Amino acid sequence: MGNVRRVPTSTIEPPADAEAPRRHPKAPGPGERTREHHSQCRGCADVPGSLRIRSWVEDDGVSVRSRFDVLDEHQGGPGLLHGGLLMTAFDDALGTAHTQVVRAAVTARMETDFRRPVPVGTTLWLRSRVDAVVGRKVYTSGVAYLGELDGEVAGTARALFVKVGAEHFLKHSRPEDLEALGASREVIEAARAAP
Ligand SMILES: CCCCCCCCCCCC(=O)SCCNC(=O)CCNC(=O)[C@H](O)C(C)(C)COP(=O)(O)OP(=O)(O)OC[C@H]1O[C@@H](n2cnc3c(N)ncnc32)[C@H](O)[C@@H]1OP(=O)(O)O
Repeated sequence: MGNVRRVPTSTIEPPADAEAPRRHPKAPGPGERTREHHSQCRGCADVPGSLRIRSWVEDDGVSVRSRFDVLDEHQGGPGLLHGGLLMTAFDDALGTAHTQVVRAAVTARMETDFRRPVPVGTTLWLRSRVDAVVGRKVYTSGVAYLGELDGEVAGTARALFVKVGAEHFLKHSRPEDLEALGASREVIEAARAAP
């Protein structure tokens, strides 16, 4: 592997004694559409280049179901969904499930099993849930089905999200994007000056 440095990582398996997740009081209720991550999200916002994934809250108030219409522009192999875009769909759907439970978290690690090729023209349905929250760590898992919910399994994924506060975005996002969300130059500069 030449000079590639291995970064140590911890497991993304939730501890066996972790408590079941509870719905955040400000999250949408069962049957409701979930909110987009933000107005420019290329997973779920209605903007050019987005996968335009739409999600709804399940009856338990915690899990979500998501719809992804696979189009020509999503190809990898001829007429087939690109694997990286299936991962994007999982990242978005699992990242929507976590918003039912915690305010903001970012993907730290994700693993995906690709079980079946996904032809262009297919509607993929995903079921996603938070399995456990332990401190800042949010453990999630999901399944993608071909054509209908609980149909043939196209893939499965697990991801660890880590809770972050506003300072994560104030420090790392482009200032113009933060200003578009209403943050002042002073607030952005103060967050960047902080240790
Ligand atoms: C306004 C719009 C809002 C919108 C907000 C929602 C947006 C969601 C959008 C969809 C999802 C995305 O695209 S998110 C974008 C893609 N993801 C990112 O850009 C994240 C980049 N990575 C980071 O910023 C950082 O590495 C963090 C925040 C993930 C972690 O850094 P940190 O804050 O310093 O915390 P750290 O101490 O390292 O880790 C905390 C705990 O998690 C564990 N941990 C950390 N990383 C890993 C890992 N890869 N694998 C296993 N475990 C890990 C640590 O061992 C530790 O466990 P222990 O010692 O406590 O046991």
